[in-house]
Amino acid sequence: MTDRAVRTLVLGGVRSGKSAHGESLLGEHRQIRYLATGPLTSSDGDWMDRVRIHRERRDDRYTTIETTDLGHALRAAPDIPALVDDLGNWLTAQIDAVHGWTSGSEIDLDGPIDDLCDALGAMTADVVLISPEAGLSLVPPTPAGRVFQDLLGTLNARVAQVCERVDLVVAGRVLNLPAAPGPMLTRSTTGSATPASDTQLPTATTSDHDGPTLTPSIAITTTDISAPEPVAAVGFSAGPRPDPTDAEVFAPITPPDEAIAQDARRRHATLTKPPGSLGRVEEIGVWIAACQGQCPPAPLTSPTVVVFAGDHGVARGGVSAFPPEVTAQMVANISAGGAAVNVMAGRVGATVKVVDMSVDADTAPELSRYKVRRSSDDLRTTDALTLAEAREALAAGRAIADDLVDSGTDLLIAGEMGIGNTTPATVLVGALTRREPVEIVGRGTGVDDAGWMRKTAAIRDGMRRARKVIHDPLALLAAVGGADLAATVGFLAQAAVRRTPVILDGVVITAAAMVANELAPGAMRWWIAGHRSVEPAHQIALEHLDLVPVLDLSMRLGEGSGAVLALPIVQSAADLLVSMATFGEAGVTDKSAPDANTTAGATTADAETS
Ligand SMILES: Cc1cc2ncn([C@H]3O[C@H](COP(=O)(O)O)[C@@H](O)[C@H]3O)c2cc1C
Ligand SMILES: O=C(O)c1cccnc1
Repeated sequence: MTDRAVRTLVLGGVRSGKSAHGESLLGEHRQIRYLATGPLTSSDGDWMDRVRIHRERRDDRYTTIETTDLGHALRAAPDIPALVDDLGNWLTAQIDAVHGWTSGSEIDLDGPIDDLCDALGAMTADVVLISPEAGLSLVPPTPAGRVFQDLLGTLNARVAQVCERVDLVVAGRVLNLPAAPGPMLTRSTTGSATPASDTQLPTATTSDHDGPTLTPSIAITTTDISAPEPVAAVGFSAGPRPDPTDAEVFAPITPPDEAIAQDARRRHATLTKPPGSLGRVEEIGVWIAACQGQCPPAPLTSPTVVVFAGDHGVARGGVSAFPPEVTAQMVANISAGGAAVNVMAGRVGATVKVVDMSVDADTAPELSRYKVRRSSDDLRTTDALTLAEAREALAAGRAIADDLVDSGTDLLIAGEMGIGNTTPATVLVGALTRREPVEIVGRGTGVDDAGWMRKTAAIRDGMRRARKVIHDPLALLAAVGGADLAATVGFLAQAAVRRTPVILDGVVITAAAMVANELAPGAMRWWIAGHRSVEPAHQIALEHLDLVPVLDLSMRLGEGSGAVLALPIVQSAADLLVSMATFGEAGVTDKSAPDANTTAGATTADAETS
């Protein structure tokens, strides 16, 4: 059981991979109740084949309970994780029970649905509910088909209301669905739908210990005044491991399209504002257009944050204010949607993925698909990785970037989680910029003075070991990096190969960016710095890469938080080129005939794309 029970609704079509995904979400639990809502024996051979396939996939941690009274079954053991497979069968049984197949819209299943939602709300262990998404097909030609499709839509929406997480699975790909803005149907303890007042509470509130609890007597909200739901992180569906051969070899990187950048500057000069008045936001829009190779650019609608997680042997040397076990705990927290990055991503509609590259614990299969090892070694005295492991991690980062770009992600963000990781990051920055350890060491999570001295000594030892391999980025990552850092390097360089813009985060990601630019010279033209962290090594890395951060908010968190906060500015920068009216269109008198090459906008825009 996790500290905070997570209720997850997994929707998907027939054979979409929804059951396998649901099972993977419960991967870390030792005991799981499998609540089967369909018959486990039948004379229908095809049905029995389906039951067999599902059963064979599940291991002996599962106890199977056949039931159509889900409320009762859940209440019987609220503290044991449960997998409900599936709500479609449960609904069929409810309709059967009231002989409702021919009753059109009159059928009333509020009672059983309320009962199910109440039981879900009372769960103290994780629960995953699988349900068919049947509403995307045609309206069925038969009355029974229509009854089922209509009620299933209502049921899924009601259950989604009490779930912290809702995933849609299509063709084995998992899409984490953000909470719906605007009017929402919410749970009513009385079963009656009443309009909500303006002072409506959010449908789920969190308490410190018990996780989300249901707010009683809410029916329909007309205005959503709550904060957006955090975005829970998803992992990666099963698949072959990428081939690590030559993972460190990149084709020459070509820069964003300068001719398009010129078009964008010219377009900026025609928009209804004094030339250059949007300052650097204009430069950023020009850069996005140049990255996309089109002006105006397409709006950035599907950004994805990938949080690379890993432990570091050096953390056992007292270089962090927190103990190493926090890495795995925070990975679970990010998966459940409870970390800063999840909240920020929820605000801006970014997808969050978390990948265990080298966490010193077992994590769910969907998180550990690319895992290279448990914890990288202690860089003070030994290589963090073998060369083979460094290649494996690089290949994983590259495969992740490829996978996301192929699935339509239009902007990538790298984040990280790993206690002690500011130490290898600082070693990399120090080695590549030839600084003294005391110039670049920072407090990370907030080490005290004694910890600061240990960290400085560790950075010195790491830099000494790094010196031998300073001209070999792969060997450098193996000597003093780690699998999480190497994967980030592959991810950032591959984003440039795939001509996809990236927002960098803090010191750890920017250290990886420095190595990525060594492996793939020119890759830095595809990156923008989201923020400046207070870590001294971050400032030095930014200068080295000639990057000017978008934000400067004295942050020192990581996870991708600084990059996600900068995302709406980058999105706005693209939107302005798409949607602002020109002087001509709006009938606004221009100051003079626009000449893009002499506007302030053009002058500043040059910096971003050069
Ligand atoms: C609760 C918690 C949440 C975090 N989120 C990001 N970090 C950040 O702090 C760690 C690096 O700092 P150091 O090198 O000093 O250990 C990384 O996990 C980084 O992501 C966190 C750290 C903690 C403790
Ligand atoms: O700069 C960062 O991103 C950072 C700083 C402290 C701890 N973790 C990350």
